[in-house]
Amino acid sequence: ARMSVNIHINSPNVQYTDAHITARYSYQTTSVHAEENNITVTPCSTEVTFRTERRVPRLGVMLVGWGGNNGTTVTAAVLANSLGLAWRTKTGLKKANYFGSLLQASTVCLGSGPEGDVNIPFRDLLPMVHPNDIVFDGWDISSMDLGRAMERAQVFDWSLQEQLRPYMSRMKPRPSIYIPEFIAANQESRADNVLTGTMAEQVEQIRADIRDFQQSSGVDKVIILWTANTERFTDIIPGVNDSADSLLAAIQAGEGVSPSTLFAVASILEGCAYLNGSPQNTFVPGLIELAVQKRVFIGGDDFKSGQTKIKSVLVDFLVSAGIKPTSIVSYNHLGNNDGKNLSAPQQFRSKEISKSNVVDDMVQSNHILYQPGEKPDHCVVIKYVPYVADSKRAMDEYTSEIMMGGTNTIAMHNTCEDSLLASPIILDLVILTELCQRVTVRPQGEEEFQSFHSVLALLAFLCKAPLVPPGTPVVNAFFRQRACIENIMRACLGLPPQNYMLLEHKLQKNFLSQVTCNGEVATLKKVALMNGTSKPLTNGFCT
Ligand SMILES: NC(=O)c1ccc[n+]([C@@H]2O[C@H](COP(=O)([O-])OP(=O)(O)OC[C@H]3O[C@@H](n4cnc5c(N)ncnc54)[C@H](O)[C@@H]3O)[C@@H](O)[C@H]2O)c1
Ligand SMILES: O=P([O-])([O-])O[C@@H]1[C@@H](O)[C@H](O)[C@@H](O)[C@H](O)[C@@H]1O
Repeated sequence: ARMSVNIHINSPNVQYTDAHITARYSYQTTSVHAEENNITVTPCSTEVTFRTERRVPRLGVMLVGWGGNNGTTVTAAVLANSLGLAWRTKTGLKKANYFGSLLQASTVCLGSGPEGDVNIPFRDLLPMVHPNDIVFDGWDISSMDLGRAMERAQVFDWSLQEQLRPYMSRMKPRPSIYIPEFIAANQESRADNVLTGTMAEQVEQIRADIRDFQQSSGVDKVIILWTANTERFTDIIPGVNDSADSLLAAIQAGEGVSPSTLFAVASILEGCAYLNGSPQNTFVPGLIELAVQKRVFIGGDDFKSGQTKIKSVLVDFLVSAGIKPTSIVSYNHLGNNDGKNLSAPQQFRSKEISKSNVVDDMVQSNHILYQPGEKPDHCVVIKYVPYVADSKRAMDEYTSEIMMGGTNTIAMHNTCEDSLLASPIILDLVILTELCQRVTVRPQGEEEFQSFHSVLALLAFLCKAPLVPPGTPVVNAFFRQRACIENIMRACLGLPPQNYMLLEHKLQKNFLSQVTCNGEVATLKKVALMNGTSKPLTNGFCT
């Protein structure tokens, strides 16, 4: 049975109708003006109204690179969970789960009650798609059905594959756009399932595929996600991809546009959000302009799955603790087809860039440790070793300066099935994107509700190189990114951001014995929280 917690916000600022949750929210910011050493700080408060559509749609996800390790693994994982599969291994019985997913396997603290903090699954904060209900489809330049592709990926235990194969074998990737120069030459042997015709005709075919899938599957909406091979970077060329018009013209002319950008154009023209799980610069300026014009979400780049995810935590810890990282060396080897593609210099370069920029915001935040422009030495190495397959081995060394000329060196070894780290991220990306399509915001004094910007910066937590609206800050620090998602979702419920002050426990007298909720004096009392079954939880919260 699907367990869920039903939350009711007890506030005059939050209204529930059948269609919406509407919350009046006071958005607190701090404006700072610095003149040499004199800094003026002004607290600001803006009243905004968040409106969230409550109806969760039936979601279709089309994966580009569906026959790859990530594509087959995420599809199989959803199948295994929806069927409630279990399988025997040498270490005992395993059961399907969504570990590694922010929304499905992590919790948020709603607030405190008589028995302390009340933590609930992230996914229960707002109405959102359940991964078990997602319908998959997609494209691959390899014609292999997903049953055989799952076997080729070498990710799942054989006993699980045997249970899944009857379902997976019925899934066949649609023929795709293939332009050999954009990925490693060693991928050519795979390419037996490719479209022909002009670039414009191929884009039209992808659009027709999207419409065909939506119509045949009966899903309410489709999101497209690139989990195909890493492409080389695309040159930004005036008149070719620097504006929406030039990009569309270049497609008609049949030149200078990568497959990933062509898929993005097709998605946007069909009104479908497009997400990029790889590091290449799919989102050329013309594509971003097109997404903004069509009010369609785009997001990326490059799933933040393991070694880089740890980096965005560890460097944040070191710098926030006043310790100065001076050298970061990230080595890994892997033996899957991703590793094979990345063994080519241009494809490696795309990945090297996305793996290297992840520390910039944290370093630039501390001018005590770093002079302007100063950065740690940072070296990224990726090697292809076929024998280890999807079991990526990452070795990292962080060397830092500590007090009085001291040195601290942290070394770590991290082995994991890369696709089992990426698959929950794919689910979080599409489910969060779908949720954001149902949220609108009306700042005080404005008539209309507005959506988030087409460049969905909220997805930064899931990406190595977060795509943000032009001119806005890039945040890579892991817990800041996570708090951003949590606090925006709390705001949709009219709840204040988590501030972790716990002030009520730090004074001589606990002033919360009489707490004012909604302006009245309220007392904490036990309230049954139904957990989706008949048995109430015994947690309580402020009423
Ligand atoms: N932990 C991770 O696995 C992880 C983390 C971050 C980013 N990524 C990125 O995700 C992508 C996929 O990783 P993977 O391990 O699944 O790789 P993979 O090589 O197993 O899968 C990629 C698939 O894309 C297909 N493909 C290539 N070009 C295509 C095209 N033009 N159209 C359709 N299909 C095409 C290939 O045939 C292959 O089946 C890679 O770019 C990788 O760098 C992976
Ligand atoms: O673990 P992480 O750094 O987040 O990301 C992974 C890299 O370590 C690995 O080298 C690469 O092959 C994968 O595609 C993925 O990008």
